[in-house]
Amino acid sequence: MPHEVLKIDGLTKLRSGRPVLRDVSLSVAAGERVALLGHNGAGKSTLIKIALGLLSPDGGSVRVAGAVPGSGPARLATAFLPEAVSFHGALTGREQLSLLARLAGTGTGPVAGLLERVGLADAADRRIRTYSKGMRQRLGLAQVMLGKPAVALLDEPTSGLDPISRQDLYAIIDELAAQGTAVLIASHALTEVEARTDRIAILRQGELVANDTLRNLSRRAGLPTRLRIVVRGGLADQMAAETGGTRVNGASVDVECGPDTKMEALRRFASMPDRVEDIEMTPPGLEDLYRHFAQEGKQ
Ligand SMILES: Nc1ncnc2c1ncn2[C@@H]1O[C@H](COP(=O)(O)OP(=O)(O)OP(=O)(O)O)[C@@H](O)[C@H]1O
Repeated sequence: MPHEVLKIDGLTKLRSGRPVLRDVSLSVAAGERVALLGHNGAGKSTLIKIALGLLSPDGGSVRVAGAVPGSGPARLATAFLPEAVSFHGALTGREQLSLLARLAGTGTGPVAGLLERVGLADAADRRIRTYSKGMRQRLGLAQVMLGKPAVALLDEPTSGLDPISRQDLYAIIDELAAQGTAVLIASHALTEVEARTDRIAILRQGELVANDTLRNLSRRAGLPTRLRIVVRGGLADQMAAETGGTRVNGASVDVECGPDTKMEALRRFASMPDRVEDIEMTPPGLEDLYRHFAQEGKQ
């Protein structure tokens, strides 16, 4: 049994008398990275605020490392990285992290190593006000790593960052998970969480409509895989007509296959070496799945 350090059971929350979270159950185990997705207003921030103990539930229960959010033990076990982390601009990165380390009771021992790890060793003695947004987010992650938290809640951690900074940040998040932290990442950036998380949870208007691995969600959604058949010498029209596929250019035909028919179709095309030169396969991605689950039933 995985050790579930963030455990949310039947969580309901009303805001201004309206339910913004409805019977949400979601757990994150030690070392697991879970993406929390949903449209604006779906309830992601509310869920994170409840896990931080900033809002209290109206129904159900939330436990962080077995403790009630907001309690002493839960606070020690939880780290939070907001979308735009704000620090004291007049302090240097090293001063800020040392201050936080003393407040957290960890001592300043790990500070230099952490600054190195998040790529801020060279900038450690510059004032934070001179840092770019990416550098501030990295300092935020150094802070998250400082306490070796049982649970890390990251709210849009890469928003506004360039692609390289995003990759850097995810590499640090991977390391955080590898050291045993349960990581919950609220995000709108589908393509990056697709490769960087173990499980996908999708909120739609306060309800959890998906909570599984990408592979299992794909299977459940039954979304088609696209086979692009690269056809030899001028046979694209004929192939399109025979298969009901769509000709994309003079040499290729796209055929969509459901999960049940994919292998059969692959075998069929592979057995036509005189007509088929190549087969490219594109499985449904997170964007397709997100559209399926986040908008299902919504007109
Ligand atoms: N302080 C508040 N008082 C009343 N309702 C609120 C308050 N804050 C948020 N809400 C409502 O709660 C619902 C969920 O909002 P929440 O901020 O949790 O969504 P979100 O998924 O984090 O959205 P986003 O992606 O825009 O950050 C929304 O309908 C929002 O209008």
